Amino acid sequence: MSRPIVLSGPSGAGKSTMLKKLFEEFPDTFGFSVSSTTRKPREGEVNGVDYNFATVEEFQQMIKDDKFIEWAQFSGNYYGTTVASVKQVSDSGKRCILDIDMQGVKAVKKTDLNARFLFVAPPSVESLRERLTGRGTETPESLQKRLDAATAEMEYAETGAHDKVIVNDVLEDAYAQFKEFILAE
Ligand SMILES: Nc1ncnc2c1ncn2[C@@H]1O[C@H](COP(=O)(O)OP(=O)(O)OP(=O)(O)O)[C@@H](O)[C@H]1O
Repeated sequence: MSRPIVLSGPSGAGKSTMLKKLFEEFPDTFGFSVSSTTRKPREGEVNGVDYNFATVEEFQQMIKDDKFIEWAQFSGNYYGTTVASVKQVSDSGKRCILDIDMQGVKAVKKTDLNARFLFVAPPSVESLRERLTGRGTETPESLQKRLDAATAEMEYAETGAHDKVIVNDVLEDAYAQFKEFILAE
């Protein structure tokens, strides 16, 4: 059984870029936790495979019972990741990677998941601004929001909350460290 890996870092630090490379290089190594939702199943969606479907009452009870690592509401529906769904991946022999924010990291630390924590940092906040602008996905408002959140994430990383911090300056160098950490154990 491998320990789950919790990946975090400011938006734009390069987490998705490195995860994409990793999954291309190792297509069969990783498993994904099944999310829970109160949204109705779409045609062809299978309970327990695409999502764990729940009623609003069930979902709210699970929130009360602390079953979630993180949950949120989008367009009137609840979505969340349970501790149990992460355990299920680890028990299946696959490695589970959670890409979550600082609140999620703190929540995982309160569970018995025995996770390893990896933080991806940009070389500087200025480079983060350039990358997010270059990605072309942000409005001036959402850019500022992400940069503010990034500052909070970086301050949290400075407290030593993570097992490893990787600075994504030269992508190939950062990816080599990323891979080494994730495949260790
Ligand atoms: N080492 C690097 N040097 C230059 N540009 C990079 C580097 N790593 C990633 N980028 C670019 O920076 C942008 C942000 O990267 P990416 O989307 O992977 O960030 P992210 O951390 O996954 O953000 P989010 O959490 O918002 O999904 C992308 O356009 C990506 O191509």
